[in-house]
Amino acid sequence: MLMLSHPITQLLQLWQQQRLITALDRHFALELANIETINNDPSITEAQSQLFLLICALLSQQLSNQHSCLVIDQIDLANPMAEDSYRHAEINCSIKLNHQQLIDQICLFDAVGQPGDNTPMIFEHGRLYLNKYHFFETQVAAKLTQLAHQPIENELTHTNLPQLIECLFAAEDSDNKQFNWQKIATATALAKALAVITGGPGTGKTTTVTKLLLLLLTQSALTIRLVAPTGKAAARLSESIKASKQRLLQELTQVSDPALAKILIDSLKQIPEEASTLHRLLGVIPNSHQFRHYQHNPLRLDLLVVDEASMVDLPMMYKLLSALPSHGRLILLGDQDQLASVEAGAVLADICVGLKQSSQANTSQWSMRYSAEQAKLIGQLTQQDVSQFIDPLPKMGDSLCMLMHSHRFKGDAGIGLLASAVNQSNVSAIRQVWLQKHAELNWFEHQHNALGDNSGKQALLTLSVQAYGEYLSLVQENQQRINQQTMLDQADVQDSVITLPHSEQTIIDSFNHYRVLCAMRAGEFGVEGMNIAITDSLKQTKLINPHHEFYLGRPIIIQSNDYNLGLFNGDIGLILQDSTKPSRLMAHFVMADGSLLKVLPARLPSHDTCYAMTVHKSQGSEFDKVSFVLPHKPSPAQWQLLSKELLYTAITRAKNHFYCLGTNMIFEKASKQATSRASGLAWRLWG
Ligand SMILES: Nc1ncnc2c1ncn2[C@@H]1O[C@H](COP(=O)(O)OP(=O)(O)OP(=O)(O)O)[C@@H](O)[C@H]1O
Repeated sequence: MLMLSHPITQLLQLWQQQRLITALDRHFALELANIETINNDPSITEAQSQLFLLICALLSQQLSNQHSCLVIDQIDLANPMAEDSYRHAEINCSIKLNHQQLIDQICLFDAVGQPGDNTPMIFEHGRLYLNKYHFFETQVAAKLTQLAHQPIENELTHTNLPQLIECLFAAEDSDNKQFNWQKIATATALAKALAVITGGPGTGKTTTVTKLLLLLLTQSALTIRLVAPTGKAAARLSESIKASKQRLLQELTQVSDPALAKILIDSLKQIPEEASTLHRLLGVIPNSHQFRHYQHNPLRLDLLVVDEASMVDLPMMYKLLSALPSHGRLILLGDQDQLASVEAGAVLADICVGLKQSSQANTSQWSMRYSAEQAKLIGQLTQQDVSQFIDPLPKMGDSLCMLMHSHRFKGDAGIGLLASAVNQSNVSAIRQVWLQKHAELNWFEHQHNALGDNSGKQALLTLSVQAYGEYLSLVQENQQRINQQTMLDQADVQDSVITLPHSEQTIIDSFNHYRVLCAMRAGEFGVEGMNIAITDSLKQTKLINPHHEFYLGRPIIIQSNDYNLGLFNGDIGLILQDSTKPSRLMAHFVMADGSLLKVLPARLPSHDTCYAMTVHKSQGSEFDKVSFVLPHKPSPAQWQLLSKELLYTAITRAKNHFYCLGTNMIFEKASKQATSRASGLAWRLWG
């Protein structure tokens, strides 16, 4: 039975006012009740109709919070009134039904069906779904399972594969580890239509996939496409593949057997370097959720590599898998510990979950799971004995490879240690790392000085002025050159050709050295407040002159997709002089293929200033220096957004220096909150 202090319709209104649910959640529940004539059905009691509205609102709220479903035995987690801080004597909503009774009641509603039914909601295995999300989840699970077990069309033919593998890995420093996981990952993926290569930053995912593609190309000609979820991530993938090919080419020139070296170098050259976004690959149809490529118009490729797969949400993964041709191979690369996708689901984490050791469910202890057959193949190809990982029920295990050794954060590097301590929610390790005073880590405490200023925030602003000052001084030097030329010419410079001291690319690279990342959007310590504060500080130091909206040097982040312009949510641009017409300011964007897109500011879709951006939007990017801003006194709703995945993602965006403004208490408490996305995908894949 439900214990409600108010009729459910009033409660929904109250929750909406308190922002515990959205208007969409409330209207979804009311509309569905209307359509299903819940209120006029004489066979439905008042209590049942109240329950229907509550369940519908909670399911919609779960979807708004990026869950794929409502897990009935965790319904208290979804009930806004279950949170202590929201308990009021006068407002109460408690569900006194046990879970089985609740399930029995839910299944009585005509709007709730079983898998395969054409009902608005589907109930399966303790989970309530919107029909559409149930469809996405079952389809993604089915396609991934099929790919994991599908025999590949072109069998591995070359008998010299073990030699080729040996050549590729010969130049590596032996770090005295029992296993060379990159080598194992390469062999694991060779014979599989699905390969998932995961690992933290700098663990060698790109290096490994380059070697894997090279080996596959020694076996047969393949049409390979490289993609990532955002333009920035695609551009980075492209750069990483180029760098990795370059390094490998140098190593291959040392191979003593000229015949083998030739096979490898020829294949290396065939690896594509250009990456595109997922949207571009699938073919956007303006004003439609459909893509040009889908099940009945599949992609023309043999092998697809998807980087930053943790950012791919459930609906997008469905669309991608549907568009794969029947013979197509798929390689997913990503970091399973990063923040999950902005939209519903946590597909990569769900794929990897079967490798988590059950006794260590809350820590990041992973173990491979291979079939005897796969372990034998790995042994033959790599001379590495992985028999200790043989599992009689490997499920997806034969397709998974996890890289565990970071080559970016060597040994005792502070950023790597901090990221690892946060990832393991190990508070004493976190404290120890901060106490060790690593040169690449700096802490700014939220603290009010005698003048009432937050001294930590002031320190961070000073640092930001210095860091962005390097970029803005390049912009100013270009402007000075334009001004000088104008004076010399005593003429309109509009059409005169001026060679500017710094190219657009140099300026964009300089801007990308540093970024302020915020946990929140709103508030003084959110993106909004920090952008205002940084803009004010830069203005005071005369580095910018923000007298109008599109001032010289303003960085902007796009907030919605504009398919005509080719700009997408999250794209970052800079307002700079147009090198071909220096008197004009244009927004400059680097596209996924490395080209420069210039857009008249007045034509930009909705956008914001971007000295500070959310950690979510920073996924797929890296910066030399990162300043991470935690809120000072988080509200209960803000606490829900703080998690170890958020900290981990923020820390690992930094290549050389990580600064944090916060309090120890907030940092440590956040590191203990793990995000969990309600989904049935892991159950479908791993049982
Ligand atoms: N086995 C190795 N031995 C030595 N250095 C390596 C090895 N593997 C990778 N590296 C180096 O580590 C750096 C990161 O490698 P790579 O780009 O392949 O990692 P990644 O996991 O793709 O990184 P990211 O998380 O940034 O995408 C590169 O400079 C690369 O040369």
